[in-house]
Amino acid sequence: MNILDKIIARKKEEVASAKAKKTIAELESSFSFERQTYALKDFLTDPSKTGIIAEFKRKSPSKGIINDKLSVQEVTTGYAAAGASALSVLTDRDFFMGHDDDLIAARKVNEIPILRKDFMIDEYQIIEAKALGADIVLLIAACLTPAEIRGFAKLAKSLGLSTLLEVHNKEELNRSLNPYLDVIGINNRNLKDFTVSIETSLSLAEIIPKEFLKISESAISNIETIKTLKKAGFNGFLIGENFMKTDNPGKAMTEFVKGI
Ligand SMILES: O=C(O)c1ccccc1NCC(=O)[C@H](O)[C@H](O)COP(=O)(O)O
Repeated sequence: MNILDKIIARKKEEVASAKAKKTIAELESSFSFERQTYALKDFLTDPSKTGIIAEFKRKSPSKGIINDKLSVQEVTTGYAAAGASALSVLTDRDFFMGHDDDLIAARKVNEIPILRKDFMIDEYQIIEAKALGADIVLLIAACLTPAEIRGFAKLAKSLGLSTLLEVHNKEELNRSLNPYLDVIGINNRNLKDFTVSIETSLSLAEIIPKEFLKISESAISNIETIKTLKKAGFNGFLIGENFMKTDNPGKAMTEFVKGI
């Protein structure tokens, strides 16, 4: 079993237990269900922002503990002040040390789009994302069928959520596209063996249809890479570890973006 298989097996148990604790009707009656969401596309194309989707990430399967000392409020407001176009908040507990409460806390203190960074395998989690205060959901092509991707993205749109589709190769891209998606993310990290290469983004850039914005995800740690990705047509950049490994991720991002 590779790590993605392990994460998905555990996620199935978590979703079953969440469904037993809270009904969809209860999720729909939460305060956040009424709020107007922020559209990822609007913020990625806003020239006053950096295009960076900055991630709050305590731990990962590939790196272990990155930083478990900082508060989500402090880090995410620091990112927003540094010009983040959006925030990514991990809600997976077992593999990333994230929590639903992190997303709720980030929502209270930020006015830019927030991605619920988790492994979505069930419509319940999309509705839950809205209830937690998210604006964006992530759909990972490697663990979903084309019908699931279409159905989940359609549901997300009906709730006012943006969908970020994540692919790692041409085959995943070709089988997963549908009109309900907003942004395509190319993950430079192979989630099955953890190898990373920016070439993954560069090689797929040209075959993403023009109607979708595109972002490059993972293993971005210097400004030259951002410049190269921008030249290749990328509108956004998902960055976690490079900022989170410091004592002050917001400050690290402020310094980083001076070079853009
Ligand atoms: O980061 C991991 O080790 C990982 C392992 C298995 C599945 C997903 C994983 N990461 C999710 C991500 O996509 C990254 O957190 C995100 O792109 C930021 O990456 P980075 O800037 O390299 O922290």
